[in-house]
Amino acid sequence: MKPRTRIKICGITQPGDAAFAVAAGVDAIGLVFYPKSPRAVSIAQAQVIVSKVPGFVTVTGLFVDASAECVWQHLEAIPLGLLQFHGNESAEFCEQFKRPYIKAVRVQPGMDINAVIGQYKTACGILLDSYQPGVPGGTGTCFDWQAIPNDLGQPLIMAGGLTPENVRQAIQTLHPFAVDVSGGVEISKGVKDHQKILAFVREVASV
Ligand SMILES: O=C(O)c1ccccc1NCC(=O)[C@H](O)[C@H](O)COP(=O)(O)O
Repeated sequence: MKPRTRIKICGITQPGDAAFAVAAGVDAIGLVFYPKSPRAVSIAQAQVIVSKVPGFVTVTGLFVDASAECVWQHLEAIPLGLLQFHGNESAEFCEQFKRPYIKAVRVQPGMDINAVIGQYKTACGILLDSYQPGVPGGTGTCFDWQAIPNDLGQPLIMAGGLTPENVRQAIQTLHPFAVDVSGGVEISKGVKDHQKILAFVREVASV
């Protein structure tokens, strides 16, 4: 039996968007703790958002080259089920928190993806994302899917420019464990479009 593709909606900034995403059936929501992002939320905002999320939906905390102290501060204040490291963090850095983590890898032309992800064997998933100089994530752009090796050896979370219009093709082409989207289901940065979330979920379910 083919397992269904999991869905993460990232860059949630509004409690109502979190509640809608949960009602739409997503498996995880992402909270961005990278201060330079237009989708960044504070600890206080995150606590309100998380209060709307029931069990069985994973709340993911996203960091970009944050200090260990900063990550611990968030972990102590917010019930995060999963960590996502989206910068140049070493495996040792990611492992110190003794929490499940996914490691994001921004795919650059000619990159030896297997060599990079081979450093993160303790990750519970590898999120492949687009690379744009100076923009760590949430670019809204696709990368060359043909560059992805057939077997990463770890669960693939596909990201980067996904939309309701292309997610079906992404799943049929890459057979990821999960798909992750931010910009493709938004009205504006950090404000989610509920109809686009519904369309995205339906497209994933239709594969
Ligand atoms: O979403 C952001 O603003 C962001 C900023 C800095 C680092 C990571 C960020 N998002 C991480 C994600 O997991 C996004 O969902 C992923 O990059 C895909 O974004 P999009 O291409 O807009 O779907």
